Amino acid sequence: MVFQAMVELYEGDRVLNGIGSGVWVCGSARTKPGTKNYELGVEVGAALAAAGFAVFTGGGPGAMEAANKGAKQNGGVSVGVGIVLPNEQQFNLELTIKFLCKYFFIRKVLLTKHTEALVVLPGGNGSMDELYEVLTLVQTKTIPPRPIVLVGRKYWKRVDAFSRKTMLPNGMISLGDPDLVKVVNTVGEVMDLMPKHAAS
Ligand SMILES: C/C(=C\CNc1ncnc2c1ncn2[C@@H]1O[C@H](COP(=O)(O)O)[C@@H](O)[C@H]1O)CO
Repeated sequence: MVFQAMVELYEGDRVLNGIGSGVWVCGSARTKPGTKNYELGVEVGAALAAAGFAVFTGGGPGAMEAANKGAKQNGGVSVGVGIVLPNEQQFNLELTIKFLCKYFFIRKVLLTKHTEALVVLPGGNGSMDELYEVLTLVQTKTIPPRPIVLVGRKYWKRVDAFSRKTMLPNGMISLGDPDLVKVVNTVGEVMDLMPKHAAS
């Protein structure tokens, strides 16, 4: 397993190197086309592509497909770092670059290494895992600071409140930590928080 994981990391890194500035968009694999959240994902992907960012996702269905679709439709680079899952579609049809992983942890390393911001659309456990993976790395200064943006105030407000009203007063996180995550409502607000150098 150790050798296989090393090969996967090496191969993935080779495929993803040189893509340029990238943003990782995650969100529910269950988000259905035609829903408000799917349209939000398409708009986020399109706006990121218009600003010169490659849009990286887990390459699967739902919010991942939506963000990839927006990027591809807008002539952008649409990257899927997929995962082998039992009985699940491995790649959506909106990708211009793809790499398939066997190991979740390698996939998270690759997505983190090759992007410079994380945008989280409404999602479940997988999205929470990815949010807290990146947040913990930033909080512990293991990686440089990067924008971490939760899209959808109504959906995410309790996550934000848990950090501010439970973790902080109980001394589980430090004073500035809740502000490492921004909660927004619109695509414009997402873009305002992105790094400014993508197109240059
Ligand atoms: C459950 C369904 C599909 C599962 N297929 C997935 N394919 C690729 N990536 C996935 C999948 N499920 C979860 N992920 C990863 O977690 C995030 C979404 O998890 P959530 O629990 O749905 O929020 C996502 O960003 C992926 O990286 C239905 O067809």
